[in-house]
Amino acid sequence: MSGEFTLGPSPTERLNRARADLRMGVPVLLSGRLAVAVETLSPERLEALRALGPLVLAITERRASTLKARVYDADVARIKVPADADLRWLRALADPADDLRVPMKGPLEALRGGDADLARAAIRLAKSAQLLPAALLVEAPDPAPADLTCISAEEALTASDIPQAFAPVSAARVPMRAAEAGRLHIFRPDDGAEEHYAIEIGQPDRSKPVLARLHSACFTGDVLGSLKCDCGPQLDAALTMMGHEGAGVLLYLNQEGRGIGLANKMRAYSLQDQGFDTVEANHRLGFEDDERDFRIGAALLKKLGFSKVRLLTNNPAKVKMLEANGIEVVERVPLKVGMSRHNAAYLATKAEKSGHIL
Ligand SMILES: Nc1nc2c(ncn2[C@@H]2O[C@H](COP(=O)(O)OP(=O)(O)OP(=O)(O)O)[C@@H](O)[C@H]2O)c(=O)[nH]1
Ligand SMILES: [Zn+2]
Repeated sequence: MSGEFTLGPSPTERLNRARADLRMGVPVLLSGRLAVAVETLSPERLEALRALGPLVLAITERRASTLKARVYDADVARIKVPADADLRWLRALADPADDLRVPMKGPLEALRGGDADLARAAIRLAKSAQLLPAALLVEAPDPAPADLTCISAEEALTASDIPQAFAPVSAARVPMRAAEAGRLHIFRPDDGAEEHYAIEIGQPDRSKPVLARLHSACFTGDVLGSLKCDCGPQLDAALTMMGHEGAGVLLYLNQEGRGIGLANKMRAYSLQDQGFDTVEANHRLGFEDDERDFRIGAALLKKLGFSKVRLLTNNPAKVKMLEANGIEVVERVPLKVGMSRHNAAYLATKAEKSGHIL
């Protein structure tokens, strides 16, 4: 790290501040323009932003195609905000909750030509803040308020190219029903994002393939015992198998809702109650099917000293990801538990659309 950052925040630290600002509804200075997340925007701030010039709404191509708006910038669309548009109009464009009840939002006019990277960067930031992927952009006043977090579009766009480094924070013995010889390790990423956990069972031999599971957080399944997915039974079954073998490692990755966060996952569930499947619901919200960063699992396994695994999963993408990131998967061990009448359609969609092996 160069000397100029030793006192002030580094680009990574400013990015993390920007995420916090967007969650609070505070604008961020993004390459000289102001960007704010629609989800957390207050009516007062909207009026203050409107006074600065024409407003542009950045949404993803997924959301734009649901809204039947023209997309000229591949993965994003820049919608001109009409002078009389209020917060309700903006929220309705960002949030699909009422799409079926109020289908016509348009006509929507999209900007064409010019640079879309700013819109792309604002969306990337909103997603990493686990907000709806919709942001408002406007010219910044000159001079811009000095206390706003300042980042460049390039910094926001390239942040995910740099793999996170993880520091082991603490570890202690946790005897579990499934396995008495349990140890929980906490890892903290250097970019201020979520911590992730590793549960080590027994004392796995690092020179041999370890029975491993990469489990993505599912509050509803893991904690509430929700029947809408198979996560809770998968978690129990994985720990039980490791307990029987006397050795294993389960990574508990805090990537709730395939990386969109619990609030957005509940929005997706609400759309599923309106008849959309799990993939369609993500798309209508403006997300991809799966927004998880699959490199984290490989990084943590390496950090723990593992290079070969017998991976408990039905998801071939996880096998590919580990192999691409330097972990040898000597065997895929299926994990088929927890099917119920509530999740039969969900599991069928995952097999059809996401390549899971049923
Ligand atoms: N966005 C969204 N996320 C969901 C939904 N149902 C479950 N999840 C999340 O999906 C993640 C689990 O992903 P799965 O696809 O079940 O499993 P996987 O981890 O990819 O594959 P396996 O290793 O076979 O379990 C968890 O983070 C859950 O919170 C849903 O309907 N929408
Ligand atoms: Zn689940």
